[in-house]
Amino acid sequence: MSFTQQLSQSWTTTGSLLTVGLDPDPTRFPAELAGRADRIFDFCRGIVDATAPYASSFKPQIAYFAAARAEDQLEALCNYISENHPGHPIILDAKRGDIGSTAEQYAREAFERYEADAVTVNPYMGFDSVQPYLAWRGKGVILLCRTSNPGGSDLQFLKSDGVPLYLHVAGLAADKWNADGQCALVVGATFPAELAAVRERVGDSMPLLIPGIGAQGGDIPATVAAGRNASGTGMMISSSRAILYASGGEDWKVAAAEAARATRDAINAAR
Ligand SMILES: O=C(O)c1cc(=O)[nH]c(=O)n1[C@@H]1O[C@H](COP(=O)(O)O)[C@@H](O)[C@H]1O
Repeated sequence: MSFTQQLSQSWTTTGSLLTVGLDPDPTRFPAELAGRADRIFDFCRGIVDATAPYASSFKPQIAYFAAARAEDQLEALCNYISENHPGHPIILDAKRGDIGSTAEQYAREAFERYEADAVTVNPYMGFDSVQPYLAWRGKGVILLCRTSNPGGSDLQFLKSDGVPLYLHVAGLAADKWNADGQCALVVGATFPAELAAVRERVGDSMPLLIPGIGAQGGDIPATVAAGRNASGTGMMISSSRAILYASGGEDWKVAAAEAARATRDAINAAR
C-alpha cells in the first residue's frame, strides 16, 4: 500500500488528523528515565503507546536522535511503531536536500535504514534532487513549501512572475513532480492564508503536513478551515512539544495522551 493510501486509511480508521511529532529532548524527560541507556527510545515508546489512539501518524525528527548519537534508538523506534502500530504511517522529518547522487543515499537512509513511509525533503535544489526519493515507488515525499517559522518568509515570499516562491513549489509538486501520487507539501499552521492558497493551488488529493499548532501558537480552527479538502481530510496536523512535554512528572504518559486527545478533538470540532 502506498503512503497516500496508508494515510487515507489511517485518517478513516483512527478518526484523527493529528500527527504526533517525536522530538525527544533528554533535558525535558521525566526523572524516572534518568540514567537509562536507551532513554530516548523508552521516552518515545511511552509517548507512542499513550497517544496512538488519538493520532493517525508519527513524525520522528532525525536531528534529536543524531545529535544524541542515538540513531540506533531511532531505528528501534521505527521498528517498534511498524510492529505495534502498523496502521500509523511513519514520517521521517529529515528535510534533506542535495544533488542526486547524495540524495540517493539520503533516500536509502530514510526508506531502507529507518523503513519510513515518508520523508520531508527540501525542494530548493530542484527536481534532480527530489527524484531519488520519488524513485522509491509508493513512498511519500513531503516537500517544504511555506514553512511555519517567521524566517520562512525571507525567501518563500519572494515573487517570480508575480507569484510567490512557495506557490511555485506547490505548482511544481502538483503539476510536474507528482506523476505517481507520492508528493505532499509542508505548510505551517502559522500562515493560514498561505495554507488556503496552497490548498486551492494543489486541489483536494494532495496531503498537506501542517506543523505549527501547539508550541508555535497556530490556530486550530483557522488551520482546519484553510487546509482541509472537500472531504474534511487531507491534513497531517502535527504537534510535538505541546504533547511530548505536557507534564514532566510521573503522569507524563497520561498527560501526553490527554493533550493528544484534546488536540484531536479540537481538530475534529473544526472539520
Ligand atoms: O517539516 C516539519 O515537520 C516542520 C516544518 C515546518 O515548517 N515547521 C516545523 O516546525 N517543522 C517541524 O515540526 C516540529 C514542530 O514542533 P512543535 O513546535 O514542538 O510542535 C519540529 O520537529 C519542526 O522541525
